[in-house]
Amino acid sequence: MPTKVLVIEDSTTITRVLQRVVEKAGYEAVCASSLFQARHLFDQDMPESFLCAIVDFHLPDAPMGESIDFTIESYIPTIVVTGREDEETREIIVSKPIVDYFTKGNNQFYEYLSRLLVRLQKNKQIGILVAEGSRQQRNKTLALLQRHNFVTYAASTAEDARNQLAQHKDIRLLITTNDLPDASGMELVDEMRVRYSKEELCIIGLSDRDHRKQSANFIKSGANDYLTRPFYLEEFFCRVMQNIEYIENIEALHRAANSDYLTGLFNRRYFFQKTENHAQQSNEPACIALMDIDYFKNINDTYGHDAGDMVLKTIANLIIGHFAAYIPARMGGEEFCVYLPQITIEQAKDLIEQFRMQVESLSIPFAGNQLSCTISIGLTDQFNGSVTDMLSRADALLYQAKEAGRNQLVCG
Ligand SMILES: Nc1nc2c(ncn2[C@@H]2O[C@H](COP(=O)(O)OP(=O)(O)OP(=O)(O)O)[C@@H](O)[C@H]2O)c(=O)[nH]1
Repeated sequence: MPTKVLVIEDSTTITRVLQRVVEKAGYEAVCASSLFQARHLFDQDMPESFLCAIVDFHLPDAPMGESIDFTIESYIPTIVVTGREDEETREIIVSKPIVDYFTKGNNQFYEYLSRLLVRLQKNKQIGILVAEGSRQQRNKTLALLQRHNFVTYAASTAEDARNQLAQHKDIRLLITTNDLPDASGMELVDEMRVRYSKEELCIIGLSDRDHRKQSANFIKSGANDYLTRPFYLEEFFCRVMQNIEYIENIEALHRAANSDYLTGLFNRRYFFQKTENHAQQSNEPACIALMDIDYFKNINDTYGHDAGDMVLKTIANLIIGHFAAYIPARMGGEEFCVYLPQITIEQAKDLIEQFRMQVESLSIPFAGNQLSCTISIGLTDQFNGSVTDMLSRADALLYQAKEAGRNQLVCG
């Protein structure tokens, strides 16, 4: 069942637009046209079943934002929409702990709202570290981030920030000021840039209005962005969102470049990049298994190319599950490879033999048919200086397995 978003809005036209925005983001819109109706809906549901609420500031039975108080008091992250653009209304709205607010009628705002809804779910997996010397300011920044569902971490010193970053691999953004007791914010940024690239960790520097030069210094020290205090709530959230999206886009590009489009496994190029370094630097034993589906052409010829794709995806998912602790890849066509570091050939043999039997017993439903297949495998632990050489040896052993009748493992 999709996650729900509560929409409280009296205009049917705007309700329809909001409903579309919510559905485009992948959620179910539960709509109420008044505060009374919202209370009634709410009696029948749990607050936890709502990702957030989109609430009209002015409703016939709640003219001054009373619906906002209702959803906030019900612990639902609240996004406000309003037809009023005056500063007084804005002040009333932003004085409440809301997620964000939008004025109706601007198409770009609806686009932004759609991105925000997607983010509220994704943010639950994203860590942000706030390094600020002042406890009061630090807690304020953390509270703002929590409204957007981020996983938050706090540091009061540069040393603390270093430790938190080393410990929590989900941290994607560091927000820092220049008031840390053991290092300047610039020094911390400079140091972090040696360890983490701009694509691995975004950094936003916070500077005071009285020290505007700090903003330029943050950027020169390697920060991705800066904000000057006091900032507009909306500006803060826009900057955070943009930086997080930047890092996610880079991650998506890396994933696309390094993985096979059909199965999601690493591709051949990335497999070599990842394993060659490991093999050169490590003195521990390692094995390579090269696996090939038997008579795969027959599956394509008998049931069609889509059936072949289905078999490849099923085998790839099995590989991901069975060899989760190792480095698997699709080498091309119906050929897969697994690099197994810190393992003896006897241990690898057992693991791969189990996998071969798992494939043998597989029955894959496809268009009214049950597809089955077997695999042949070459396995080696002989390392003569490169993974490429190991792979050549595994390939020769795989050839022997095919020659000996297929559906078997040959090691050496
Ligand atoms: N469906 C599908 N087929 C693919 C893909 N990549 C390669 N193939 C097909 O895989 C088949 C491989 O056939 P062969 O090299 O003759 O090997 P085989 O039939 O598995 O026979 P043996 O390896 O000798 O047991 C070819 O028909 C390719 O067109 C793919 O991504 N999807």
